[in-house]
Amino acid sequence: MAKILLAEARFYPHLNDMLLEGARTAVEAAGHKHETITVPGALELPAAISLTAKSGRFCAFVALGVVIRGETYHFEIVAEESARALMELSLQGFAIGNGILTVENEAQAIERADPRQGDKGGHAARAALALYDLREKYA
Ligand SMILES: Nc1c(NC[C@H](O)[C@H](O)[C@H](O)CO)[nH]c(=O)[nH]c1=O
Ligand SMILES: CC(=O)[C@@H](O)COP(=O)(O)O
Repeated sequence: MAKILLAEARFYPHLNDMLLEGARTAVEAAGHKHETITVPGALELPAAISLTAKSGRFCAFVALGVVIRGETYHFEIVAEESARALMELSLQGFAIGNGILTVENEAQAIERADPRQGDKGGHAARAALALYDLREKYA
């Protein structure tokens, strides 16, 4: 049994609750344990994963958050930089699932976050577990 870190950016709490429900269900269905940490926004997720990884307590990581386009270029910064930094960590050998939604509006976010619809939280958790399994087998 592995321990999976669920790192959530609680910028939109009601949307995050859906992502978390999907991710927790997926991790438990795979027979693993999980722990949740919370940061303010998606931009903090890569650093949160990097910092907690140093503890050596977690086998895989799931980044959960929602970025909704506003009026300025900030959307691009948050969406692109969070994904870029998570990818850099992944290529360093961390098993990470990216469950950060980058959407135009709340309706798009609900469709994707709801475990009974898009279940992107569950999808990100399964992605992290798939990488963890690969590392166990080949690394
Ligand atoms: N606009 C959104 C943000 N912005 C906040 C940043 O992620 C970050 O917390 C801030 O710049 C301080 O470093 N975060 C989201 O998760 N979603 C957004 O839509
Ligand atoms: C991530 C965003 O774009 C957003 O929440 C910020 O909105 P704005 O660009 O209107 O300041």
